[in-house]
Amino acid sequence: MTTQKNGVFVRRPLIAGNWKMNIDHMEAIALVQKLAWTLNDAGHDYDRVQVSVFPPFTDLRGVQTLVTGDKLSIDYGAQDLSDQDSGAYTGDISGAFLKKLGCTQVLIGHSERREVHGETDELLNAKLVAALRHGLTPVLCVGEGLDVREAGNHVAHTLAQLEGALAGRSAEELTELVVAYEPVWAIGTGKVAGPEDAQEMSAAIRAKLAELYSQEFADTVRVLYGGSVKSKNVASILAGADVDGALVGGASLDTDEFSKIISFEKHTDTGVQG
Ligand SMILES: O=C(CO)COP(=O)(O)O
Repeated sequence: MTTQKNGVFVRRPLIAGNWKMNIDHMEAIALVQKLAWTLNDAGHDYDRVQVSVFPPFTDLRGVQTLVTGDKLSIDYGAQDLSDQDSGAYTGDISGAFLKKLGCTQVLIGHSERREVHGETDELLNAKLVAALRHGLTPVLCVGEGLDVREAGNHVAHTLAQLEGALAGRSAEELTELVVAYEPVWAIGTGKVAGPEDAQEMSAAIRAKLAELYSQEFADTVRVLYGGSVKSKNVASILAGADVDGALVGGASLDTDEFSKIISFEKHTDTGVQG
Protein backbone atom coordinates (compact mmCIF):
# COMPACT_ATOMS: atom_id res chain seq x y z
CA MET A 1 0.00 0.00 0.00
CA THR A 2 1.31 3.41 -0.91
CA THR A 3 -0.15 6.72 0.09
CA GLN A 4 0.77 10.26 -0.79
CA LYS A 5 1.61 12.86 1.83
CA ASN A 6 2.28 16.42 0.65
CA GLY A 7 2.82 15.04 -2.84
CA VAL A 8 5.47 12.60 -1.56
CA PHE A 9 4.98 8.84 -1.73
CA VAL A 10 4.93 7.08 1.60
CA ARG A 11 5.58 3.40 1.20
CA ARG A 12 4.22 1.29 4.06
CA PRO A 13 7.07 -0.86 5.38
CA LEU A 14 6.59 -4.60 5.05
CA ILE A 15 8.24 -7.08 7.39
CA ALA A 16 7.82 -10.57 5.99
CA GLY A 17 8.84 -13.92 7.44
CA ASN A 18 9.91 -16.65 5.04
CA TRP A 19 9.74 -19.86 7.02
CA LYS A 20 11.32 -21.92 4.23
CA MET A 21 10.90 -25.68 4.89
CA ASN A 22 10.42 -25.26 8.63
CA ILE A 23 7.39 -25.47 10.95
CA ASP A 24 4.70 -28.11 10.43
CA HIS A 25 0.99 -27.29 10.29
CA MET A 26 0.46 -27.71 14.03
CA GLU A 27 3.45 -25.57 14.95
CA ALA A 28 2.34 -22.97 12.40
CA ILE A 29 -0.87 -22.27 14.28
CA ALA A 30 0.97 -21.84 17.56
CA LEU A 31 3.57 -19.57 15.95
CA VAL A 32 1.09 -17.26 14.23
CA GLN A 33 -1.10 -17.11 17.33
CA LYS A 34 1.87 -16.20 19.53
CA LEU A 35 3.06 -13.65 17.00
CA ALA A 36 -0.36 -11.99 16.91
CA TRP A 37 -0.56 -11.85 20.72
CA THR A 38 2.95 -10.49 21.06
CA LEU A 39 2.30 -7.78 18.49
CA ASN A 40 -1.01 -7.01 20.11
CA ASP A 41 0.62 -6.62 23.52
CA ALA A 42 3.22 -4.34 21.94
CA GLY A 43 0.42 -2.19 20.48
CA HIS A 44 1.52 -2.92 16.92
CA ASP A 45 -0.11 -0.73 14.27
CA TYR A 46 -0.49 -2.78 11.08
CA ASP A 47 -1.36 0.33 9.09
CA ARG A 48 2.12 1.63 9.82
CA VAL A 49 4.01 -1.62 9.27
CA GLN A 50 2.52 -4.54 7.35
CA VAL A 51 3.35 -8.04 8.59
CA SER A 52 3.33 -11.16 6.41
CA VAL A 53 4.35 -14.77 6.85
CA PHE A 54 5.25 -17.28 4.15
CA PRO A 55 4.67 -20.76 5.59
CA PRO A 56 5.11 -24.05 3.72
CA PHE A 57 2.13 -25.03 1.53
CA THR A 58 0.88 -27.63 4.02
CA ASP A 59 0.50 -24.99 6.74
CA LEU A 60 -1.59 -22.55 4.74
CA ARG A 61 -5.02 -23.99 5.51
CA GLY A 62 -4.34 -23.89 9.25
CA VAL A 63 -3.00 -20.35 9.04
CA GLN A 64 -6.05 -19.31 7.04
CA THR A 65 -8.41 -20.79 9.63
CA LEU A 66 -6.65 -19.01 12.46
CA VAL A 67 -6.31 -15.66 10.69
CA THR A 68 -9.93 -15.56 9.56
CA GLY A 69 -11.35 -17.07 12.78
CA ASP A 70 -9.50 -14.66 15.04
CA LYS A 71 -9.67 -11.76 12.57
CA LEU A 72 -5.91 -11.30 12.68
CA SER A 73 -4.26 -8.54 10.65
CA ILE A 74 -1.29 -10.69 9.68
CA ASP A 75 -1.09 -11.37 5.94
CA TYR A 76 0.16 -14.66 4.57
CA GLY A 77 1.33 -16.08 1.32
CA ALA A 78 3.11 -19.01 -0.31
CA GLN A 79 6.80 -19.51 -0.96
CA ASP A 80 6.26 -20.47 -4.61
CA LEU A 81 3.56 -21.19 -7.18
CA SER A 82 3.27 -22.97 -10.50
CA ASP A 83 3.25 -21.02 -13.73
CA GLN A 84 0.31 -23.27 -14.73
CA ASP A 85 -3.24 -23.10 -13.39
CA SER A 86 -4.15 -26.82 -13.36
CA GLY A 87 -3.39 -30.12 -15.04
CA ALA A 88 -0.72 -32.81 -15.11
CA TYR A 89 1.95 -31.04 -13.06
CA THR A 90 2.65 -33.45 -10.22
CA GLY A 91 3.71 -31.73 -7.03
CA ASP A 92 3.03 -28.23 -8.27
CA ILE A 93 0.63 -25.75 -6.66
CA SER A 94 -1.63 -23.43 -8.63
CA GLY A 95 -2.05 -19.75 -7.86
CA ALA A 96 -5.79 -20.40 -7.98
CA PHE A 97 -5.47 -22.72 -4.98
CA LEU A 98 -3.42 -20.17 -3.07
CA LYS A 99 -5.96 -17.46 -3.73
CA LYS A 100 -8.73 -19.73 -2.41
CA LEU A 101 -6.71 -20.23 0.77
CA GLY A 102 -6.72 -16.47 1.34
CA CYS A 103 -3.10 -15.93 0.34
CA THR A 104 -2.51 -12.33 -0.72
CA GLN A 105 1.17 -12.60 -1.62
CA VAL A 106 3.58 -15.11 -3.12
CA LEU A 107 7.37 -15.29 -3.19
CA ILE A 108 8.79 -15.64 -6.68
CA GLY A 109 12.37 -16.44 -7.53
CA HIS A 110 13.83 -16.96 -4.09
CA SER A 111 17.52 -17.73 -4.55
CA GLU A 112 16.94 -21.21 -3.12
CA ARG A 113 14.39 -21.86 -5.91
CA ARG A 114 16.81 -20.48 -8.48
CA GLU A 115 19.72 -22.55 -7.14
CA VAL A 116 18.15 -25.78 -5.89
CA HIS A 117 15.41 -26.02 -8.51
CA GLY A 118 17.20 -24.30 -11.38
CA GLU A 119 14.46 -21.72 -11.90
CA THR A 120 15.30 -19.39 -14.76
CA ASP A 121 14.28 -15.79 -15.36
CA GLU A 122 12.00 -17.07 -18.12
CA LEU A 123 10.16 -19.43 -15.77
CA LEU A 124 9.99 -16.75 -13.09
CA ASN A 125 8.46 -14.39 -15.62
CA ALA A 126 5.75 -17.01 -16.25
CA LYS A 127 5.25 -17.48 -12.50
CA LEU A 128 4.90 -13.73 -12.06
CA VAL A 129 2.25 -13.69 -14.78
CA ALA A 130 0.46 -16.55 -12.98
CA ALA A 131 0.54 -14.62 -9.69
CA LEU A 132 -0.95 -11.56 -11.35
CA ARG A 133 -3.57 -13.70 -13.08
CA HIS A 134 -4.79 -14.87 -9.67
CA GLY A 135 -4.61 -11.51 -7.91
CA LEU A 136 -1.60 -12.45 -5.77
CA THR A 137 1.00 -9.80 -4.95
CA PRO A 138 4.32 -11.01 -6.32
CA VAL A 139 7.26 -10.61 -3.96
CA LEU A 140 10.00 -10.97 -6.52
CA CYS A 141 13.36 -12.01 -5.08
CA VAL A 142 16.59 -10.97 -6.74
CA GLY A 143 20.21 -10.92 -5.64
CA GLU A 144 23.75 -11.99 -6.42
CA GLY A 145 26.02 -14.74 -5.21
CA LEU A 146 29.39 -14.14 -3.59
CA ASP A 147 31.38 -14.68 -6.81
CA VAL A 148 29.34 -12.04 -8.61
CA ARG A 149 29.71 -9.58 -5.73
CA GLU A 150 33.47 -10.16 -5.54
CA ALA A 151 33.74 -9.54 -9.29
CA GLY A 152 31.91 -6.23 -8.76
CA ASN A 153 29.01 -7.24 -11.03
CA HIS A 154 26.31 -7.34 -8.36
CA VAL A 155 24.27 -4.39 -9.57
CA ALA A 156 24.18 -5.46 -13.25
CA HIS A 157 23.45 -9.07 -12.26
CA THR A 158 20.57 -8.17 -9.92
CA LEU A 159 19.02 -5.70 -12.34
CA ALA A 160 19.17 -8.29 -15.14
CA GLN A 161 17.21 -10.70 -12.90
CA LEU A 162 14.67 -7.95 -12.27
CA GLU A 163 14.30 -7.11 -15.93
CA GLY A 164 14.05 -10.79 -16.90
CA ALA A 165 11.25 -11.53 -14.45
CA LEU A 166 9.28 -8.41 -15.39
CA ALA A 167 9.68 -8.76 -19.17
CA GLY A 168 6.53 -7.88 -21.06
CA ARG A 169 4.59 -6.69 -18.02
CA SER A 170 3.07 -3.24 -17.81
CA ALA A 171 3.10 -0.83 -14.87
CA GLU A 172 -0.70 -1.20 -14.63
CA GLU A 173 -0.30 -4.95 -14.03
CA LEU A 174 2.42 -4.43 -11.45
CA THR A 175 0.81 -1.90 -9.12
CA GLU A 176 1.26 -4.20 -6.09
CA LEU A 177 4.74 -5.47 -7.01
CA VAL A 178 7.20 -5.94 -4.15
CA VAL A 179 10.89 -6.60 -4.88
CA ALA A 180 13.12 -8.30 -2.32
CA TYR A 181 16.87 -7.84 -2.67
CA GLU A 182 18.55 -10.85 -1.10
CA PRO A 183 22.28 -11.20 -1.65
CA VAL A 184 22.82 -14.96 -1.59
CA TRP A 185 26.05 -14.65 0.39
CA ALA A 186 24.12 -13.03 3.26
CA ILE A 187 21.35 -15.65 3.50
CA GLY A 188 21.55 -17.83 6.58
CA THR A 189 25.24 -17.05 6.97
CA GLY A 190 25.10 -14.40 9.68
CA LYS A 191 26.78 -12.09 7.17
CA VAL A 192 24.61 -9.11 6.48
CA ALA A 193 25.02 -6.61 3.72
CA GLY A 194 25.90 -3.27 5.25
CA PRO A 195 23.15 -0.64 5.34
CA GLU A 196 25.00 1.14 2.50
CA ASP A 197 24.93 -2.05 0.37
CA ALA A 198 21.21 -2.54 0.99
CA GLN A 199 20.50 1.09 0.15
CA GLU A 200 22.75 1.06 -2.93
CA MET A 201 20.97 -1.91 -4.45
CA SER A 202 17.48 -0.77 -3.44
CA ALA A 203 18.13 2.60 -5.11
CA ALA A 204 19.47 0.84 -8.21
CA ILE A 205 16.35 -1.36 -8.35
CA ARG A 206 14.13 1.69 -8.06
CA ALA A 207 16.11 3.52 -10.76
CA LYS A 208 15.73 0.49 -13.05
CA LEU A 209 11.97 0.45 -12.43
CA ALA A 210 11.87 4.16 -13.28
CA GLU A 211 13.77 3.45 -16.49
CA LEU A 212 11.51 0.52 -17.44
CA TYR A 213 8.25 2.24 -16.46
CA SER A 214 8.19 5.69 -14.86
CA GLN A 215 9.52 7.45 -11.80
CA GLU A 216 6.00 7.68 -10.45
CA PHE A 217 5.60 3.91 -10.72
CA ALA A 218 9.04 3.26 -9.22
CA ASP A 219 8.21 5.48 -6.25
CA THR A 220 5.31 3.23 -5.30
CA VAL A 221 7.15 -0.13 -5.39
CA ARG A 222 8.35 -1.47 -2.09
CA VAL A 223 11.89 -2.85 -2.05
CA LEU A 224 12.78 -5.17 0.81
CA TYR A 225 16.17 -6.37 2.00
CA GLY A 226 16.73 -9.98 3.03
CA GLY A 227 19.77 -11.81 4.41
CA SER A 228 20.51 -12.39 8.10
CA VAL A 229 18.16 -9.65 9.28
CA LYS A 230 17.92 -9.65 13.07
CA SER A 231 16.51 -7.25 15.67
CA LYS A 232 20.00 -5.91 16.28
CA ASN A 233 20.64 -4.84 12.67
CA VAL A 234 17.18 -4.12 11.25
CA ALA A 235 16.95 -0.46 12.21
CA SER A 236 20.11 0.58 10.37
CA ILE A 237 19.20 -1.47 7.29
CA LEU A 238 15.75 0.07 7.12
CA ALA A 239 17.17 3.56 7.61
CA GLY A 240 18.07 3.56 3.90
CA ALA A 241 15.66 5.82 2.03
CA ASP A 242 14.93 3.13 -0.59
CA VAL A 243 14.69 0.16 1.78
CA ASP A 244 11.03 -0.40 2.57
CA GLY A 245 11.13 -3.50 4.70
CA ALA A 246 12.74 -6.87 5.29
CA LEU A 247 12.32 -10.46 4.18
CA VAL A 248 13.41 -12.45 7.20
CA GLY A 249 14.34 -16.13 7.19
CA GLY A 250 15.71 -17.78 10.31
CA ALA A 251 14.77 -14.98 12.71
CA SER A 252 11.10 -15.20 11.66
CA LEU A 253 10.85 -18.63 13.32
CA ASP A 254 11.43 -17.08 16.73
CA THR A 255 8.34 -15.07 17.61
CA ASP A 256 10.03 -12.80 20.14
CA GLU A 257 12.87 -11.98 17.77
CA PHE A 258 10.54 -11.54 14.80
CA SER A 259 8.25 -9.20 16.72
CA LYS A 260 11.27 -7.13 17.74
CA ILE A 261 12.21 -6.88 14.06
CA ILE A 262 8.66 -5.80 13.25
CA SER A 263 8.94 -3.10 15.93
CA PHE A 264 12.13 -1.79 14.32
CA GLU A 265 10.92 1.79 14.65
CA LYS A 266 11.13 1.48 18.42
CA HIS A 267 14.74 0.50 18.84
CA THR A 268 18.21 1.18 17.55
CA ASP A 269 20.84 -1.28 16.49
CA THR A 270 23.22 -3.01 18.81
CA GLY A 271 25.44 -4.24 16.00
CA VAL A 272 25.42 -4.69 12.25
CA GLN A 273 26.57 -8.30 12.07
CA GLY A 274 23.83 -10.93 12.12
O1 LIG B 1 16.36 -16.05 2.53
C1 LIG B 1 15.99 -15.27 3.38
C2 LIG B 1 14.60 -14.80 3.42
O2 LIG B 1 13.91 -15.14 2.26
C3 LIG B 1 16.91 -14.77 4.41
O3 LIG B 1 17.17 -15.80 5.28
P1 LIG B 1 17.98 -15.50 6.66
O4 LIG B 1 17.27 -14.34 7.32
O5 LIG B 1 17.87 -16.77 7.43
O6 LIG B 1 19.38 -15.14 6.26
